[in-house]
Amino acid sequence: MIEIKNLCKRFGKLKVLDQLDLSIHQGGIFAVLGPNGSGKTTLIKCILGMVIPNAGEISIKDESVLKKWAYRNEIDYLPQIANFPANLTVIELIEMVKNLRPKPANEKELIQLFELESYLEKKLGNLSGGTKQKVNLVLTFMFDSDLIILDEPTSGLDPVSLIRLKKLIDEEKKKGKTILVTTHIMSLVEEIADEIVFLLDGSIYFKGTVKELKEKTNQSDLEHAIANIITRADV
Ligand SMILES: Nc1ncnc2c1ncn2[C@@H]1O[C@H](COP(=O)(O)OP(=O)(O)OP(=O)(O)O)[C@@H](O)[C@H]1O
Repeated sequence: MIEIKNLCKRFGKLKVLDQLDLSIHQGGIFAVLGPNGSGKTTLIKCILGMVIPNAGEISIKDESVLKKWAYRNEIDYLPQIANFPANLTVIELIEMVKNLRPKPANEKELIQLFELESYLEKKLGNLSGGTKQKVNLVLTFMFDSDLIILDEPTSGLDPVSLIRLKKLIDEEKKKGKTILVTTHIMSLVEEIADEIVFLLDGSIYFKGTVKELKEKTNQSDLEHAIANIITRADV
């Protein structure tokens, strides 16, 4: 589904991605993990064409995506920080995004799922953080794409919404979709991820299942397994 070879990205003198290779097969949930600042968002933005790499190759479904744009219509992306125009209402934003993307949308089901009906006429600038995130989720999941990329999808969500989100992600997986998700919530990873992709020092330090990671680090708890990798790499 996604093939990345020798990907390099620097911001000035800071080397964020360093000859990174990664292969993601079609179907399943891949948790992209790594310490703060390890380059998870940068990697995602390279895949989306929002950050231009200094070197390397990225292909999706066997087609190179660098310097292309049309492929982005086939990816549903949830940004980590959604900068919504404060003066638009929720429904105005949903309609605007629908008009920008030439695909059918099922926003009504999602508005119901996240109980947003009473917020539709409210201005985005007046919403709470968690409600904004629910709007962000509606905008992401309302289109039907094979590849879904979620950057910190649980930010600000209450437990009820979190359970609904996990069910939603699982339903998308059952349709055979590929889902990339970055998170610092290890319980979410344990619950939903088929594979972990762990970024450290600019490249993929580990790729495999939660069980394999626990075995490799000799830890029974995922948080400790991750901490074990980071501290060992520091030595
Ligand atoms: N546009 C930019 N200009 C300069 N530096 C940047 C830019 N974008 C990211 N960086 C730097 O690149 C590094 C990686 O950032 P990135 O956001 O990819 O990390 P992350 O793994 O997603 O972090 P977090 O877990 O905190 O969200 C950081 O040191 C960040 O400050």
